[in-house]
Amino acid sequence: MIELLNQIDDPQDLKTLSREQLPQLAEEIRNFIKNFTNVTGGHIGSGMGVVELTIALHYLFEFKERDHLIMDVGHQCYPHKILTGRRDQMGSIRQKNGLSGFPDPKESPYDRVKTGHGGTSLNTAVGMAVGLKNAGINDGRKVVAMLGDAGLQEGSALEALNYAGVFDDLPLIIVLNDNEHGIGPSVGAFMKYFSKVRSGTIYRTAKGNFKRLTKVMESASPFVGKLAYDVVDRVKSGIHGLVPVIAPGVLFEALGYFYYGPIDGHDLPTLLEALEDCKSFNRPVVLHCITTKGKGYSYKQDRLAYHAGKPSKKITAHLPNEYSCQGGPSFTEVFVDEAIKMAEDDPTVCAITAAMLEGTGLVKFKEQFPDRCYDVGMAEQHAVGMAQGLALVGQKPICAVYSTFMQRAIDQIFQEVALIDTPVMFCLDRAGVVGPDGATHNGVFDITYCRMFPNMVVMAPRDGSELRQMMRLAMNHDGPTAIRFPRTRTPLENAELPTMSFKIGQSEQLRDGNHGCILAYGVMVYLALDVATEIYSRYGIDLAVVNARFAKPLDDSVLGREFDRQPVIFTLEDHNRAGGFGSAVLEHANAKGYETTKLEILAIEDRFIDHGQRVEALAMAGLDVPSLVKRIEERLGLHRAHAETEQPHETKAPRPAATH
Ligand SMILES: Cc1ncc(C[n+]2csc(CCOP(=O)(O)OP(=O)(O)O)c2C)c(N)n1
Ligand SMILES: CC(=O)[C@@H](O)[C@H](O)COP(=O)(O)O
Ligand SMILES: [Mg+2]
Repeated sequence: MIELLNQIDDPQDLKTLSREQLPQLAEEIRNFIKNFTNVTGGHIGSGMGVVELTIALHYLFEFKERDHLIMDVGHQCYPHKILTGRRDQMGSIRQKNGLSGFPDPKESPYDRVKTGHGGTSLNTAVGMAVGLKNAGINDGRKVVAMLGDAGLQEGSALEALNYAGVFDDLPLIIVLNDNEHGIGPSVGAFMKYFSKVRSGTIYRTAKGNFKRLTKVMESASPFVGKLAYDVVDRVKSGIHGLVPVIAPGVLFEALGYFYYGPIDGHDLPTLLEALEDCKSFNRPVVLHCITTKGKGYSYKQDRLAYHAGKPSKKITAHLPNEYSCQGGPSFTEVFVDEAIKMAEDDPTVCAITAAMLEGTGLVKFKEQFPDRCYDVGMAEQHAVGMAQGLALVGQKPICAVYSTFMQRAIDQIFQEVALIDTPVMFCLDRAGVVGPDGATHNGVFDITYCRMFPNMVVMAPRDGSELRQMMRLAMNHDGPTAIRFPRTRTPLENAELPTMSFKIGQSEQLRDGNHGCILAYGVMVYLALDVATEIYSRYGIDLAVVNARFAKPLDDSVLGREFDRQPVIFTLEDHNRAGGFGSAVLEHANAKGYETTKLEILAIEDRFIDHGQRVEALAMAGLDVPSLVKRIEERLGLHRAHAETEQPHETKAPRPAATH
């Protein structure tokens, strides 16, 4: 039943409901989310936990034209989207041409920014609040940042907290949504601190006189106000017969914020009252809400409801494979199994990740080696810096971070790792387009940010067996290495394409031909083989296919030979063109004096690729067989009309590796 929800096409409609009706609306929104996510999958847990919070915010603020709402990560946006005119499109979320799973200003004026990475909301919100203040806009409008307990661990969030705490007047409300979870259970000292806060104090509930008291505090000097606040805080706790083991706001108050909480983030009357109070403050305030991630699902019933679920077959069943021989285990599974084997063989091998134990597969590693697996929380910069430290004392760190999230730690890759040649192995999962998460999560810049630093070895396996070998090569290499692999399944074992052993910088020729050569990187090799097969069947001409394996160092012996003998060299990668693999080949060819006009780079052009399933996102980027065949036909001057007059040529299987 969505009796109330059906009446809400805009937050203005929400404001016509009475406060007493809001709990029912919350219930309806939860049921609504459950229903559509049963089909679409997506980030269920975070949104289910902030239903009341989102209702209360839209009930009291005017986020379209007056106030501003910035959500951290943005994956908790489902209730927000439902209330801001997108209810009937929610069934299309994360699908091609459908709604994004994150806020997106292209969709609605209620979405001020496009996000997907964590720890960014406070920086933007502080900037907006300072901007409003400096523009002399002092009409009570507020900037609200909604931030999770894990998001607060990002260095950027702490930088913003540091900056804004000194302002006496700033129209900033930080809503800290503390649900004890990032993707898995939260980690670190904040987690400990918050759990002390939770267990040592009572939650505030709506109280008639509280508003009056906080107003009195506001009008007093900040110092007196703070003292009064602390006293009130303790008295209030005392009233309920509980002595706090820790003054709940001490961390934030010491930094100059008014701290309000902790409150029960599912109790609408309390939330409304608290937010009304926060609205009346004229200085930065932290509202600490305790919520349950995935509220409405039972943890035991559905582990995924705590964070995210997969789409049903209804959405994925009709999709083709990315390449014809796909079907083995995922690259992630191969990665973690090999990491475990390495750790079994060598007690100095350890693994680091940044709040992505589940996604990187390292949760399995942690079960076996709890003391050698470090989840540092959502803190990529720290993960890389810590990897350096571990390496400097003789440990062998495998630093497993998604390609896109590693972007937050590029300077650590530069200084802490590359600059002094620190032997850290980076395993960059979700490299390439990822699919449903879309542009914020596509890992299409890592070849650039890895290869631009001296000392780095940069590689990509074509299959599980190569991934295992690359990890071994990296482990034995006395310097930094980066291995990228995609969010997809490995190819099935193929007796005709056995994986050979190789050295750093050694490529592999998979198919011979003299009408051109496709130099492919990583799993794109199989797309190249499919394309070469298609070209052969249409025109009876052979393209060579080389599995480059390395973007740095490049295999000059093969490059020199192919530039010499081929009319055209195509490079193929699941990465942005600027600075990518093709770009590396172009720079190399130029330096060596090869004929660079022979080169055509097949990569993602200078644009962001939206959401859809991965195979659809690849097609959007022009990285599918039909688009690539067309590009090659154009470049080679092949004409379909000509081919149609001829019999199709018998399909030719790729030749076993001829050269290394
Ligand atoms: C920079 C960055 N690192 C990692 C992630 C992956 N990630 C998405 S949500 C999430 C946990 C967020 O936890 P929290 O901020 O507490 O919000 P909640 O999901 O609990 O509402 C993580 C680690 C990310 N989106 N961005
Ligand atoms: C919101 C977020 O950043 C993560 O939850 C991400 O969506 C995980 O992606 P995978 O599904 O590829 O692990
Ligand atoms: Mg959380």
